[in-house]
Amino acid sequence: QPRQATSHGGLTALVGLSAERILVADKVAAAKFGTTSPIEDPAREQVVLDQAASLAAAAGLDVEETVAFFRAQIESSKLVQRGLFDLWTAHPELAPTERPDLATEVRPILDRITGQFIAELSATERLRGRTVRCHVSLVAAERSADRRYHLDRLHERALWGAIEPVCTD
Ligand SMILES: C=C(O[C@@H]1C=C(C(=O)O)C=C[C@H]1O)C(=O)O
Repeated sequence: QPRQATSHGGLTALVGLSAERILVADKVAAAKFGTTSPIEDPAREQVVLDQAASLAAAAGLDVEETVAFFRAQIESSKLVQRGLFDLWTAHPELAPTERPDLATEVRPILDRITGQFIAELSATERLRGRTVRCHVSLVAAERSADRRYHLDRLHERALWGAIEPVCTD
């Protein structure tokens, strides 16, 4: 559980959630590839950001910072989706053979992760300053997530982007 992991691992659980969300982008891409659903859906992004803002306010987190953090998660998801679309277009034999349903199967996973992010952002609030300690902790957590989630270069790059706003409290 994220809360438990935090007490031992600094930013490990928070960065792990980012990695999990980035891996869900593969399912998002699979849901959209070969359909008319675009990678970028501004209306859905607004829903995600509004939900994050209201949960942040309820948790006593800085709303603007929290929204900026979620914007980074969304940009990383689109980076992965674009990378996979390019790969699958160039190598159709690598394209997924099953298409999950975006609304009923994939977005609910992202919504669950949103709630977990809020809990983890709260649990790590004091660590997330513009400090050396935060950056050291962030790099360690990123390396551990690369290994734990077996991230390839595309997903690793996405993870770096997603965690960029972590040490800005
Ligand atoms: C993940 C999706 O793709 C994009 C990324 C989003 C996100 O990361 O939450 C939201 C909308 C889309 O712009 C999606 O459509 O659900």
